[in-house]
Amino acid sequence: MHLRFIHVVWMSLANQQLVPSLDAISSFGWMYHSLSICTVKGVLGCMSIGVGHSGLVFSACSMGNGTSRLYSALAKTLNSSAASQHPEYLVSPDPEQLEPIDPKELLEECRAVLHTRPPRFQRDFVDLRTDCPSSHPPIRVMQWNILAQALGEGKDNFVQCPVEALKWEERKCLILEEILAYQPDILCLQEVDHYFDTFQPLLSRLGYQGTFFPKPWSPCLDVEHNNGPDGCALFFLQNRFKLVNSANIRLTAMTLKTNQVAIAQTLECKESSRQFCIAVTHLKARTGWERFRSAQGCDLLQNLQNITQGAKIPLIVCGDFNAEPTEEVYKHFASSSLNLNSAYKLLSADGQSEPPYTTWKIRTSGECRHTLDYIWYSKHALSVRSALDLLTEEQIGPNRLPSFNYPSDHLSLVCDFSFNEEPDGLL
Ligand SMILES: NC(=O)C1=CN([C@@H]2O[C@H](COP(=O)(O)OP(=O)(O)OC[C@H]3O[C@@H](n4cnc5c(N)ncnc54)[C@H](OP(=O)(O)O)[C@@H]3O)[C@@H](O)[C@H]2O)C=CC1
Ligand SMILES: [Mg+2]
Repeated sequence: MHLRFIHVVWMSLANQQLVPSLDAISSFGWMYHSLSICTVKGVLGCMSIGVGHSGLVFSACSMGNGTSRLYSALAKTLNSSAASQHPEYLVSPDPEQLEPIDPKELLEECRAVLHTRPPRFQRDFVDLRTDCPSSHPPIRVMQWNILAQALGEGKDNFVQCPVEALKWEERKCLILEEILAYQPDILCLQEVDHYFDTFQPLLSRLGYQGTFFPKPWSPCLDVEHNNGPDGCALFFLQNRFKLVNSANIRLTAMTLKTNQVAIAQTLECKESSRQFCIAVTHLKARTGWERFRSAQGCDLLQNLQNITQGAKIPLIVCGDFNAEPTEEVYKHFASSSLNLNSAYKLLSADGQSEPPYTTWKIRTSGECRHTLDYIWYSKHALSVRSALDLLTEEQIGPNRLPSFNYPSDHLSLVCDFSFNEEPDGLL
């Protein structure tokens, strides 16, 4: 039983009428296709999303008693949250309602599912700071394009990757294993097309608060048996940070709305009461679109200028920019008045060069090895204490990514940040 995701139109629920509001459609660029019952195949549960008189109606059912704790946890999540869903774009359930999961236990469950897979690659953190330690624990940020399931199986044509290696039941555990291995305080993800049935329920039970903003017209929806649109997601640990404000940004290029998005959130550290802005984005892909990405990047920078009130608060911007460092959009970020630096340059001997790759795949069009993913940060107000080194070419192997060893065609980037006690100058 699979989900056939019909373009469920964004509905105006004024007066509880399910009348598609044309301005909502035009502003979200969603085409009214048809309202229908979609059946979502969860991990071992299934949830039917119907359109009823009071909005989106859910019913969840379990698919059998062979559920391990991981899946039963998820099935329970689907059951407990579905009924209480307010159809405002499937606002995620109140994490208070879901009992916490022990990360060690979840890691064990994932490893049990992955017992036939080769062992995880070992990646080490490179220590980048020699000066005095900060008085507060560092803030660990993970940037990762996790490869949308529908694109990996449907459109991306990773011709050297065995279809078996892309099976969601196991690939999702590889993704979770990577997250649990590095335990980031903040997660900035792209190509998330299993937010509501996998990452949101599980990560909220690990103590994260999540936000999801899908592409207005996701290429996933072109793929048969898709799981809904892909988009950006931002998760942060609630015991460390308080959400001050959150903005979903639909990026424009030359004043036109585009199909790419960003999320920008202002968080306050509960330990230090220091505030900072964290943003995630995924810019337009493919060669020939360089000017388009440059325009999207300028739009994002303008939004971030406004949100940080002209860089009054420190900023971290994570993303799959789909751009090499030679591209205009990279230069815009590197020379922005927001005073940003790219964290992964610090792994190089001279501190000035980006890594040789952050994504490495083989498509029908040939081998693509590129540096497209970055973590930008306010270079005066923040310090990078360490960064997770990349997989070596030997670890990646001749068939490149994704593979039985690694779940995405993009590598995760992970950095530990600390506030500079006395910002060196302007932010
Ligand atoms: N009909 C309409 O009016 C419109 C339709 N669309 C739909 O959206 C889709 C475009 O979506 P959009 O997100 O803007 O497109 P992008 O060009 O940004 O890429 C979409 C995805 O394809 C991946 N990708 C990049 N290069 C290749 C490649 N060579 N082969 C296969 N996959 C690749 C990208 O992954 P990565 O980032 O990891 O490289 C990205 O996740 C269209 O296919 C269409 O379905 C969009 C707008 C309007
Ligand atoms: Mg991709």
